[in-house]
Parts: sequence; C-alpha cells; structure tokens
Amino acid sequence: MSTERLLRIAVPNKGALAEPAAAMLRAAGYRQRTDAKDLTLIDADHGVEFYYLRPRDIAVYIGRGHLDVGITGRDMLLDSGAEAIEMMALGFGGSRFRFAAPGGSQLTVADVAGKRVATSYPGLLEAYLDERGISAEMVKLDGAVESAIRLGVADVVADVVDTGTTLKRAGLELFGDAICTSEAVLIRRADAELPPGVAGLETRLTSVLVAQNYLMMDYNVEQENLAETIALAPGVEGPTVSTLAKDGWSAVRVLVPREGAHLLMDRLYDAGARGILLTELAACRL
Ligand SMILES: Nc1ncnc2c1ncn2[C@@H]1O[C@H](COP(=O)(O)OP(=O)(O)OP(=O)(O)O)[C@@H](O)[C@H]1O
Ligand SMILES: O=P(O)(O)OC[C@H]1O[C@H](OP(=O)(O)OP(=O)(O)O)[C@H](O)[C@@H]1O
Ligand SMILES: [Mg+2]
Repeated sequence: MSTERLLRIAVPNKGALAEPAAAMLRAAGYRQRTDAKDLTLIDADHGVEFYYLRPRDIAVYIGRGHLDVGITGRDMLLDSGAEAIEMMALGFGGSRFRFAAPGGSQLTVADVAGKRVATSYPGLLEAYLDERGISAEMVKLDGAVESAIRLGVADVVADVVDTGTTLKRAGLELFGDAICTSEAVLIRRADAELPPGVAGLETRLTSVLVAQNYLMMDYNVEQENLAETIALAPGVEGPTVSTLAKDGWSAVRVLVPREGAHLLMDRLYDAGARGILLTELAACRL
C-alpha cells in the first residue's frame, strides 16, 4: 500500500440501503464489516476506510468536508441542502417521493395550497412547492408518515414509495407527478479535491454495475454471416472473433446487455449464429 492517506467512505449503517450498499462494495472487492455494531472498518489493502452512518446524515458529513465520498439516497442528498453532488447512480434503493391523500380525494398538486403536509423530507418538499408558488403548512415527522392523516395531524403526506404497499395499507392514494425519482448514489463534496484513491473506487463500482447489467455471449457463425451478427451485437469495444476448428466458421465472444439478451439470441440464430451461449459475469474491469 502507498503512504497516501486512506480514502474515507460513508456507508449507510441501517435501513433500505445498508445491506445492498455493503453487498455492492463486497462485489467491488472491498472488505465490509461482519458485525452490524462496528462503526468503522479499514480496508488497508485498498487504501480505504468505511464509516457506517445514518443515510440521512451522510450528505452532511460529505458536504462539510469531514468524509470524502459516501453512499446515500438521491432524495436524502437533495433534502439535506448539503454542498454535495452526485458522482454516479448505483442501481439499487430505487424509490419515488410522492404526494398521497385519502382514497377518493382526487387532489391535484395545486390543491396542496393551504393544507397541512406531513413529511420526513421537508427540504425536498419545500423546494418543490416553492418552485410552483404553492404555500402549505409543513408537518415534519421522523417516519411512518402514512399514519399522519388517519391520526389527524395532516391533510396530505409526501413520502417515499417503493411497492406502494404501505400507502395502500393506510388507505391512501397517490396524486401528482413524482416529486423526486431516487436511487442510491455515490456523492462527494462539491468543491473538494479528492484523494487519488477515488478513481479506483469509481472504476470498481462501475465494473460491478457492468457485471450486473451485461452478460457474456459466445456463438459460432459462418464467414458469410459474420458481419450481420456483429452488427446485431457490436459489444462495448467490439467482439473478439477467433477461428473455429471448422472450415469457414468463426467463434465470436461479445458483451451484451442483460435486458433483451434472449430476443438478441433469437435474432442471432435467425442470422445464422449457432451454439449461442450466455454466461454471467462474476466481475470485470472495463
Ligand atoms: N421501501 C423502500 N424501497 C426502496 N428504497 C427505499 C425504501 N424505503 C426507503 N428507501 C430509500 O432508501 C433511502 C434511505 O431510506 P431509509 O428508510 O433506509 O432511511 P430512514 O427512513 O432514515 O431510516 P429508517 O427507515 O431505518 O428509520 C432513501 O433514499 C429512500 O428513498
Ligand atoms: O412502498 P413501500 O414498498 O411500502 O415502501 C415505502 C415505505 O418504506 C419506507 O418506510 P421505512 O420502512 O423506511 O419506515 P419509515 O417510514 O419509518 O422511514 C418509506 O418511508 C415508506 O413508508
Ligand atoms: Mg425509512
């Protein structure tokens, strides 16, 4: 390891992002804590130190320059107002931040004016309402916001929605467009100079995303059909074409997007490809 200082990375300690964030870091080759009570963990081989913090607080630590980078939700980053920016989306912890009211209310966003709105994300909500010139009374709650209307503390809520199960259980219905479409993101301080180690982290995380979103495809094809099959599946940098031990045939290896891979197999077969194989990627560095 070099003598450069450790890169300080904030990771959610609890909640919806904690487990998938640790799993993604493990898939990227980093050590992760095995005891959920550990507050920090040093991975000296990779020159990084992990700090396990509440997802809501992570943007604050990053924005104030006490940690280098962190994983949190886009909605929490925007809500915090911290001087931190998104570096990359991480493909998990997807949710939408939405308005909801009792079933049958049929409200529009304009109807929120003058009402009591319960939320755990006052910064995000205020910015949205201000932009539209809507004035409402904010009722700030810590969680379980869906119960606020039944208990009489609010008229509408603005909250995180994933499957919609919690809203449905509370007898609420969505209205208006999504205030924010969120997922887990890697963030950094807006104007800070980051240690060189951060480039390695970005490369490793990108590689995990590629390994999740791409498959390796192998097929054999006769020379006269090669150009057509390559056009159908051009790969990232271009396919590897090798000679097959069969006269006039080539073996092709190419990365293909996971989405639509089976449809692509059908098209390649129609174009003359044979022995088409799809293989999961365990890891990669592009
Ligand atoms: N059910 C869910 N599915 C997907 N993402 C979610 C879900 N609930 C929350 N999130 C997202 O995860 C991030 C962190 O939310 P989380 O609920 O874990 O934090 P919290 O509300 O502060 O903590 P807790 O709920 O443990 O008190 C947010 O970006 C949020 O949008
Ligand atoms: O649409 P769903 O799939 O039902 O998920 C959305 C719910 O999940 C989160 O709750 P969480 O468990 O984090 O509790 P909290 O409200 O106390 O934060 C969020 O605040 C919603 O209540
Ligand atoms: Mg929550």
